[in-house]
Amino acid sequence: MTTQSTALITGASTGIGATYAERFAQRGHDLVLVARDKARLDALAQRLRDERQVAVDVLQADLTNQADLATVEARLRDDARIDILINNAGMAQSGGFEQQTAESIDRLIALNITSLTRLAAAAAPRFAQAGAGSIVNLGSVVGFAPEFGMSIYGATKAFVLFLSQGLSLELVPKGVYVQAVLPAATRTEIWERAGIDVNTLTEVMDVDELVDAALVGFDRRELITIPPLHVAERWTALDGARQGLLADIRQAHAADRYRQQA
Ligand SMILES: NC(=O)C1=CN([C@@H]2O[C@H](COP(=O)(O)OP(=O)(O)OC[C@H]3O[C@@H](n4cnc5c(N)ncnc54)[C@H](OP(=O)(O)O)[C@@H]3O)[C@@H](O)[C@H]2O)C=CC1
Ligand SMILES: CC(=O)[C@H](N)C(=O)O
Repeated sequence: MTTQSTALITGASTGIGATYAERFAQRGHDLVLVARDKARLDALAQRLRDERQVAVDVLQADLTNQADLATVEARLRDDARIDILINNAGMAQSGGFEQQTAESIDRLIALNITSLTRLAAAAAPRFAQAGAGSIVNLGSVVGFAPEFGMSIYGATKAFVLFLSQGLSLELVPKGVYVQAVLPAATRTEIWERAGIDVNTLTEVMDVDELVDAALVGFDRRELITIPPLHVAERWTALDGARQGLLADIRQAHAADRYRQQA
């Protein structure tokens, strides 16, 4: 079955993105697959066309490259069939903060923050105009956890969470659904790419289980989906505490504890 609805998925050549591609093809969606490795994208695209009878386009792009990013933005702006953006492409951090170079910092932020934000910004006006569409952003539980020693990666994922919360407030009233998916350790190539042996981790989720759970949240139109969080009330409490903190910020005067002692 082919529907008119098309999902554009970044980082679709492997891992979580490739699994999203499988699932959306199963649901009858046409696809636009984005990543750098064209041979892998072509092989996945051909298999999904054959097995699922959906239309699949391949868009080779390095999302840290300005010209490539602009091409994907243009596709999102101009292709009215695309009504789902899976903002998934991302990379992890190799080494601690002191081991980072200017180049590694730029690349991590360019992929995990800049490209994700610019692609959401390319899609949002058209989705809002249509009164429909979905933007799914891949964050991480590391965005809650400076303790994990991946300070820049975690900061990029904290950004993704905040951005998704803000976009949801702005876009839901216009008919656009926004979801932030926050996995914990999931068995994909991201670990090897960052020089970490995934087999040294004690608990790792299978990528199929992760994406299936994320899609349960998608179908429920959840804003925040945290598949490995077993006690849902933890998130409710955290977000409630944040809103309580906001209620106790009074900007006209400093709090008593910051007043100079006479
Ligand atoms: N796996 C995990 O444990 C967790 C993952 N996440 C997040 O999930 C998302 C997907 O991760 P995962 O599937 O594990 O990672 P993988 O490393 O398995 O896949 C990453 C995907 O992104 C693509 N990609 C990488 N760099 C670029 C680039 N410069 N331009 C375009 N595409 C690029 C890769 O394709 P190619 O090389 O062909 O370009 C690949 O398709 C990421 O945002 C990650 O941070 C969050 C929490 C945990
Ligand atoms: C993929 C990572 O490096 C990270 N630990 C995460 O769980 O997001």
